[in-house]
Amino acid sequence: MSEAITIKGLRVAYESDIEILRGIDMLGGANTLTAIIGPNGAGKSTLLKGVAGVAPVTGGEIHLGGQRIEALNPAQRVGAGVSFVPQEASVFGQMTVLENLRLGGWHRRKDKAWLERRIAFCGDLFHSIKPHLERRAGDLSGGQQKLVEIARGLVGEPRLLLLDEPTAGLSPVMVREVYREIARLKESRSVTVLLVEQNVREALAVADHVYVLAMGQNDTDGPAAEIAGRLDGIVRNWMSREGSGMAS
Ligand SMILES: Nc1ncnc2c1ncn2[C@@H]1O[C@H](COP(=O)(O)OP(=O)(O)OP(=O)(O)O)[C@@H](O)[C@H]1O
Repeated sequence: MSEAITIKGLRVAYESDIEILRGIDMLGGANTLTAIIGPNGAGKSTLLKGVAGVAPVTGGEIHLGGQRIEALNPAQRVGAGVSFVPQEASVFGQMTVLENLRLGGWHRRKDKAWLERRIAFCGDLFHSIKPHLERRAGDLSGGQQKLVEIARGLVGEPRLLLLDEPTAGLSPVMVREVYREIARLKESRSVTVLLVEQNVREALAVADHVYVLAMGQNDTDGPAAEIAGRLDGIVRNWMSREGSGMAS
């Protein structure tokens, strides 16, 4: 069962005297997809890392459902239902797609019926990897490999899935392929998703709600359609602040 995530006044500092996030507030409704956009260096990836427990949280609260998780270590956060799919490629290329997916359920590997059910669920969700379960993951396209990573992140039945720039470095064709499948994931309403993305238009097309960050703080937020309607002004604002590497 997935849960809402509530973030209150979150602060993150990689080094003690340089705060990258300076009091972020955010609400991601249960089973919704919330996109996080903003100019380069705004702190989007840092926010996901703070929630996953792999960047040092120096203040604020993170509630997943009824549970406070900001003081838990990364492994404990996985136990609390947090699944983080990092931007960097993390597929095991020498292993088959199926073996990669099984790793996602490692903590409950003895419960074979549950594991097979979860793998079947993920295979049904991600049409473009289902035909390739027995192939070496390293032989798949870049987009399909990213989908294997996302599916692996889902196998463990998380309550919260964190997707950090899933289309970074992919060709436009692969970006569209990945987003077709992320749209199906969203429509399944089976997990709460926080998505960080530089391909802003794809992110807005799939999101329920959108948060815009700038310089480690909340800039603006709203339903995806509303943010899409005023995107030009939002991006102009980024440009005037510090320039942007946004792709659209
Ligand atoms: N491990 C780290 N140690 C120190 N500073 C870091 C580290 N990771 C990121 N930063 C800094 O934190 C700031 C925010 O980076 P972050 O990657 O969160 O931004 P972002 O909004 O995701 O940007 P982009 O879209 O370019 O990935 C940047 O100034 C970056 O240099």
